[in-house]
Amino acid sequence: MTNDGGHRSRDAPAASSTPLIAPAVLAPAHSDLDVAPPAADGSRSRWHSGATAVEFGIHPATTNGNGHNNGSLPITASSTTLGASDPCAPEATTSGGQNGHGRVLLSFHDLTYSVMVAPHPTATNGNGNGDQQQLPLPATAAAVQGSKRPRLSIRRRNADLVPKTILKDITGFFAPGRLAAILGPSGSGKTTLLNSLAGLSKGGLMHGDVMLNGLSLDPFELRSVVGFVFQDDVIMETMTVNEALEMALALRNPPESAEDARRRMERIVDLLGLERARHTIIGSPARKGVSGGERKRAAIGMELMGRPQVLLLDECTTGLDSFTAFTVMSILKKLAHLQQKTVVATLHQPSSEIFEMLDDVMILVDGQILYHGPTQDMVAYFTARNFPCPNHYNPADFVFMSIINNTPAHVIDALLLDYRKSAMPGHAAAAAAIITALTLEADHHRRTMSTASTAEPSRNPWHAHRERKRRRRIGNAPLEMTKFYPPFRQQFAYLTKRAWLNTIRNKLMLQTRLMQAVFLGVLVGLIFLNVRHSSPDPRAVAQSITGVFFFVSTNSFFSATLPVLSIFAVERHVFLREYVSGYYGVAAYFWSRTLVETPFQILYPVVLATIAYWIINFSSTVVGWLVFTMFAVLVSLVGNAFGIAMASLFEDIGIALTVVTLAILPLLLFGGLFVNSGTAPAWLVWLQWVSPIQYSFSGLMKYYFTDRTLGTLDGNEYLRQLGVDKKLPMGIDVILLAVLWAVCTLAGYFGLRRLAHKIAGSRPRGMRKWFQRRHRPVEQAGTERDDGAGEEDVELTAGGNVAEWGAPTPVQFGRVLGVAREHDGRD
Ligand SMILES: Nc1ncnc2c1ncn2[C@@H]1O[C@H](COP(=O)(O)OP(=O)(O)OP(=O)(O)O)[C@@H](O)[C@H]1O
Repeated sequence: MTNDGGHRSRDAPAASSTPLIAPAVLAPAHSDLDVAPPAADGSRSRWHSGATAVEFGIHPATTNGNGHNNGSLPITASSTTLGASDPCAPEATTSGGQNGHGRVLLSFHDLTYSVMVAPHPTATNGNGNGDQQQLPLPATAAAVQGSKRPRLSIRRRNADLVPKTILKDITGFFAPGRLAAILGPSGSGKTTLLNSLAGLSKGGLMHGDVMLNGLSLDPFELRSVVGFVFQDDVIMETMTVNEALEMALALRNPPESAEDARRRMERIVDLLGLERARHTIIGSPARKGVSGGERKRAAIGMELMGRPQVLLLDECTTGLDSFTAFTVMSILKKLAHLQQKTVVATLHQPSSEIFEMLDDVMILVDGQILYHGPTQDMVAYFTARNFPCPNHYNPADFVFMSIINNTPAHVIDALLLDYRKSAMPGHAAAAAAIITALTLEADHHRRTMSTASTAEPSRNPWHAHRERKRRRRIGNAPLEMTKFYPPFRQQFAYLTKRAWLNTIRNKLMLQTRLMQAVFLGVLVGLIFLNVRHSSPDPRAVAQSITGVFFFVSTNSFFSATLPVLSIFAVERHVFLREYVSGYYGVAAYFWSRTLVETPFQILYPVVLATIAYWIINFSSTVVGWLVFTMFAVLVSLVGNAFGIAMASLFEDIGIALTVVTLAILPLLLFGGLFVNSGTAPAWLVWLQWVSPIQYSFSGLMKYYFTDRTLGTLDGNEYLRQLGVDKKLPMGIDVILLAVLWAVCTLAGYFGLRRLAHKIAGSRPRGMRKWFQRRHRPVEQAGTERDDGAGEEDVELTAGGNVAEWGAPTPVQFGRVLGVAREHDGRD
């Protein structure tokens, strides 16, 4: 097997039948993309003069089974850009800058993922399970999992459901500085695996470990470290590319100087080739915006703003033409090679150009690994198993067309088994060796950093504080939280600005709703024109005035409820995606949105009521106009809050719409006009107490008719006949409308919170402290190093104790080495 990092010809004879699973060279030696210069501070040369240089060219055959080099492995001076500065970092000393030391190995062991599904009608195994596996999970997974709690649980709501195992005991790793792809036919489990690695899988039961640099993390922790680009790039359509990136910059990073922020933006725009699209809106099917490729690059850019060292992308080339797909993959390759990121993408059949670009591939079939290793070794691997790929044939096509789709099932099963038996055990050993190297590298970096940092502390106090905390948090673990969670006020300020821009950019919607208010105001005004003198019969006049009050109350409520349902359905999608991605919390989003939306919810009824009032000419007093408008506004606010509450409480927006439609009837019937409270069935009369229309209607009626006569008509008597309760003064109606508004608003907030937690899992905030607590270095777990004085000196002590700061702890390595031993048959 070649280990030169070059591009071996596919025609080359199969090197051996040895399982080819380890990354031959973690960082390619002379890639044309690998052009990052040594760090300006000379850290690269310092690194090379250090005691340990790292070359990740590790093959299981050359390791002794426990991840340690046996002497024959060419662990030589690295040709990688270990000291290369992160192009995304404003400067080496800023928080989150990786500066080459933050490389992360993403490994997973015995990953099994099951969901509950309805049994297949043709199931024959007696349990209605067909080919689906039974829970409990395989012994290996359970053994490794030990006493650990399952990460997610299945709620068996329906006893008839059966478990379906989507991922079956998958073990492997993705290394830093490499571009890897997960390939496989549709339904093979690519997305499920990627989601599991990102901590995003939900609704199923996951067993096994996902580890970053040997630390086993749960889904919440994974989400804090891993950047994830979803297949469908859900970005707010009214934002420009620049604004989308700015949002990520503002919400994913600690505050930094305007100059640093600008420089970082420029680097990312430049890296992603987004200059031309920078000021174009994202758009939607109804509103033309950036192209699909630009949108995808914008989504990648947003993730990069958070400086994740692990970047996962789901089907990032789907829907793109071949050139654009190639461009996107080239960018990913740059990210992996230049910034030493761990980049993994799921792909449907890649073109030969894209396939050649990949450093590593994992091929999944039916939730199991068919091949996992360097791309350049794949052809040899299959050739050694009697599946030679013809010359000049795309190896990916060959695997899909000739092996997966054109081979009897038992042969595929044999290949899967062969891979599992022969190749998988070496993974753990190789992963352990890489982690050892990474840890030594991190150790060296810390030692060099401690001197450099003492010399040049950040001048920005906020920055300096964050930086101190970050370093302390790193402690002994060669892993850091890369995502930044800004404080509430920062989220709120940003989201308020964005919601405002979004609202005023939706000009068509604004104009339509304004025109609707004007139109209805004029219409109602003309229908009831000069109502006081419209008839000699006072009862007819009273009836018309009653009709106006009821219509305005009803219209203000429903014209606020129904549009917000459809608008919020779209917005909610963006919110949930951004929430899952960790940009902000529910409270910041909800209250900023409410703040921006409220003035508009006041404006529309004010316009309608004002026009109608003066044309109708009830009483032509300013106080009368104020009261009339106040009720229209209040009932409109309740309607809007009710719509949002419905859209938040129900995950399915169709169900929300149905519930609102069902609610219309009782709200209308008990609105005060149709059903007289004196005649309504006792068990239904309570409905009038929850009808905002009733409060608005009765408030207006009381204001107009109490202690008044209309010709021969006594107002008080008229109210009594209609069943309007005069005992409650108008002020109570106002207060109860305000209470309903508050209740609906809070229901909306908690409904959205519940929905967000359901989609993304709870504990989205306060992650940092929790993470820090959980991963406090083992040997210091008993001593509260985090607390009290001295926090500032921790990292800054020149020549810090290597054993304390850099040496790999048993826990960090235990799992991976343990895995290696288990496979090695040793204790
Ligand atoms: N929550 C779930 N409930 C039931 N089945 C599920 C669930 N999640 C995934 N599956 C099933 O698991 C299998 C793998 O799904 P997954 O989306 O991971 O496949 P994929 O390889 O990404 O497919 P594609 O390339 O078509 O997107 C599919 O058969 C899918 O229907």
